[in-house]
Amino acid sequence: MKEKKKSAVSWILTWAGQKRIAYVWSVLLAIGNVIFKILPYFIIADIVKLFLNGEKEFEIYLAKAVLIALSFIIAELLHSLSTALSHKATFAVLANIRKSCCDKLARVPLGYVKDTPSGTFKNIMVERIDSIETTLAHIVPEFTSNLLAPIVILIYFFLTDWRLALWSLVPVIVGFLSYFGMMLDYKPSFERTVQTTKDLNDAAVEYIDGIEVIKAFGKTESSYAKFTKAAMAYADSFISWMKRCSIFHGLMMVVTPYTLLTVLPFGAHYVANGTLAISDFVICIILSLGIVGPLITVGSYTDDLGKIGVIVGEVAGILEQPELERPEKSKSVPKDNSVTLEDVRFGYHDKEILHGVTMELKAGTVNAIVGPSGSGKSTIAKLIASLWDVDSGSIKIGGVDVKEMSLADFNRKIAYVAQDNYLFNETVRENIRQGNPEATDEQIIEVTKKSGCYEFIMQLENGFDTVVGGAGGHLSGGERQRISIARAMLKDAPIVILDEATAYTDPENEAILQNSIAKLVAGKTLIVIAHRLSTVKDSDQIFVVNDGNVTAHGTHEELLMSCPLYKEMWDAHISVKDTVKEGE
Ligand SMILES: Nc1ncnc2c1ncn2[C@@H]1O[C@H](COP(=O)(O)OP(=O)(O)OP(=O)(O)O)[C@@H](O)[C@H]1O
Repeated sequence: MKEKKKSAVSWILTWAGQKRIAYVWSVLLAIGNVIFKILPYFIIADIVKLFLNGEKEFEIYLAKAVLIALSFIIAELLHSLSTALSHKATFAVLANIRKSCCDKLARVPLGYVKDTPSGTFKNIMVERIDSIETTLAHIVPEFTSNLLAPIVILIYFFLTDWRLALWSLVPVIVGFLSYFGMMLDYKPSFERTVQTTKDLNDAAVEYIDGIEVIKAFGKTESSYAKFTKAAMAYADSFISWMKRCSIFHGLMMVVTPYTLLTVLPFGAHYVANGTLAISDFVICIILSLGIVGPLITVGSYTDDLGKIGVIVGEVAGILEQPELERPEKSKSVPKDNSVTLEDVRFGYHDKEILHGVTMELKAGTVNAIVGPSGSGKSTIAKLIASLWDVDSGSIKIGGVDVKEMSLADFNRKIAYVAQDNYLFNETVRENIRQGNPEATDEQIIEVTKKSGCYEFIMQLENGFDTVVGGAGGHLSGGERQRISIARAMLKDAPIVILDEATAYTDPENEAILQNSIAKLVAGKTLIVIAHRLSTVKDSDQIFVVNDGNVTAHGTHEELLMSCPLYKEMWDAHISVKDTVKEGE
């Protein structure tokens, strides 16, 4: 059975949480505001009646005028209170939407985050959510009051003279028909503007992120053209929509306010034929003027309601993504730090990459995964690190399926150093502290000494307080790598995965790095993926991966004898090393 989709209102109520009560008060105060806004119409009607009945006492008129003034003041006060409360609730809603999105992104498979352009998330989580603040805060009190006020006035109108009340509705109905014409393809049109806005954002982010490559390959013009194209499509989507709406909008704005167009001639006719008292006619004129303003405001809000609906839909699109299957609390405790893969199958999107991988990595051993480029080595590492979930088969730690462990318990077990470890735009010290938020400054210094990065950190402009740019842009690839290793060392997890951790390292620094890695992994289960076979030849066990399958495993010597692919790779590696040496 298809699961029923959660409506925008129930999403908003969920995000409002405890602040829901503020929305309830906001609506109640808005109803109070309506009552005091309508009261003057009844008082004016009363004044007209008194006047036509020959009342000459000035004090009576003055008292009624004071009442009208008081009503306006109270209405304004209630309106301000109501709006203040709904703003308060709305800020809580916005904060909760953003928090839910951030929480969610931490729980979804990495693939979903990586496959979505970063501009899209930024756009939804910053600009789009911000853009509903004013609307959401105003819509609750104002939509209520502007809808209720004309309804109450209309009831009074019908009681005074139902024929004129009906006539007064004719322009309103024509106006609303034009409005519905305008709203006919609201959703696709608005979604198109949303899409073109996203495309514009993505093009801008891509242009900035890729500026190095764009400059190096002289692609400035073509890359800029992509951005210009996105900007044109963005403008087009708004202009063509506005063009289509303008006729309906014009008709609506011209016809709707003129209730007098029907009320005046028909009222005069009824007075002339004696079926309507002149005092009631004047009251009807006043009432007919009172219906239109609020109804037009209500009409303008339906546009905003559509906008909120679309934005809530986008956020829901993130929040409804399937998560990594992990329980809140671990179901069992791993008996040791071994890692086992049993018949693991996995594919990005629909294409299967791993076709039944089985591996047994004993606790406290050094294990290497080698194989040709694109064979699936990093994919295996990422699956062990739980960045994705397997499609079938299982990954176990100490005999416990990772799907039965909470993410928190799992994270304590594993340290993962990838090829391109992200460094935050913070100080070197804080970047390393990410490994263990509780670590003291002394522990951080110690770990950098062990990982061979103390010297170069001290040579940086502000030492440990040097801020490294987004993605660690101010450091070399090798320096970033060593900081990532220090971060992983500080975490002190019993299972360590190093995915091409020495990729950026020159032969000179490789020795330092190997040395620091040896310290990092002493007594731990190590899984290392390396292109340079010499760095892993002493491993307890080497797995040869080819085309998504483990084709052989054993020690270096065993594989040289039994696995032709390994021998071929080793020979190639040795000859490259020799060539490099000769060239030196
Ligand atoms: N995020 C992704 N989406 C789609 N396909 C992917 C993704 N990441 C990797 N692949 C594909 O999966 C296959 C295995 O990639 P993987 O990175 O695991 O190989 P590898 O053996 O580590 O390669 P290399 O040694 O070049 O790093 C490749 O064909 C690659 O194109």
